[in-house]
Amino acid sequence: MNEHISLQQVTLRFETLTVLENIDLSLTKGEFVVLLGPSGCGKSTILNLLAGFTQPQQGRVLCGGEPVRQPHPSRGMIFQQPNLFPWLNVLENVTFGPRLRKHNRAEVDARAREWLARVGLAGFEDHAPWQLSGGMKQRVALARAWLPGPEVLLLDEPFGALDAQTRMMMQELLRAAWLETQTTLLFVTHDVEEALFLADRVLVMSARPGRIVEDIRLPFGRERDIETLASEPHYGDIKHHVLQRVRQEAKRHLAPLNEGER
Ligand SMILES: Nc1ncnc2c1ncn2[C@@H]1O[C@H](COP(=O)(O)OP(=O)(O)OP(=O)(O)O)[C@@H](O)[C@H]1O
Repeated sequence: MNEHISLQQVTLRFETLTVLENIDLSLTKGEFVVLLGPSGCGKSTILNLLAGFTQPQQGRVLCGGEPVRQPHPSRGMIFQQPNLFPWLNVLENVTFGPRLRKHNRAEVDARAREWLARVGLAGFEDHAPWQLSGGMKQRVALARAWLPGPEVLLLDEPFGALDAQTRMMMQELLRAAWLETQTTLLFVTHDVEEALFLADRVLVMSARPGRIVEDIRLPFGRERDIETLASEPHYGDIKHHVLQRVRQEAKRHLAPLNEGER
């Protein structure tokens, strides 16, 4: 198998709290995988491991067959908050990393303008972050993440704070960029419909300690229309199944709390 990134028998603890226990997970090159699971099951922790922000106590974290030991521009990350520098304009925010690494300024600026146009922000290069809406700021974050040409993008609920309309537009934009670049994407969300529109494959995690309890390859094909996807054969059944599975795990997670409340 053409494995690109993986966790192999990974266990991660924060002091006495075991977050992940002997977890296995792998993505092939160019695959778009969405990770769903109850709050606190370790989804962000998995992204942090693959980004190289955290190291496991046991097991291996691999990218391209090599151990992941530290962050690298070839593995980008996008968070729920766009985290733009307020004192820099849009273009400067997007080009900040490559400029820090002393890449050719004119070349980086030209590519940044291309990415800004692709995410619908042509003409906003000189704007300050405070002049942008939440969706526009997140578009800047997308352009910034894609500029260095990452092999892997790790996305932690990137559209979670956006309104429904903006969210749909961002989902379409992300899929278009992915189809064009064939980047390997691991995307965390709580939204099952978002997962079904975006992913090749949906992974459902158990409550903590997190492991993968469902691995579902979606049959919807690469060309998807967000407005008609729900009428695809099997959409309803798959949505029902995934929702049920996620709820089951969330209930397991909350059970001790309910008992404690009695
Ligand atoms: N640096 C840290 N130190 C101690 N505990 C941590 C740390 N980071 C995460 N945790 C704990 O690890 C567990 C998993 O956290 P994580 O953020 O990975 O969950 P998640 O599945 O992404 O949750 P959510 O869906 O709510 O964002 C949580 O119980 C959290 O409190």
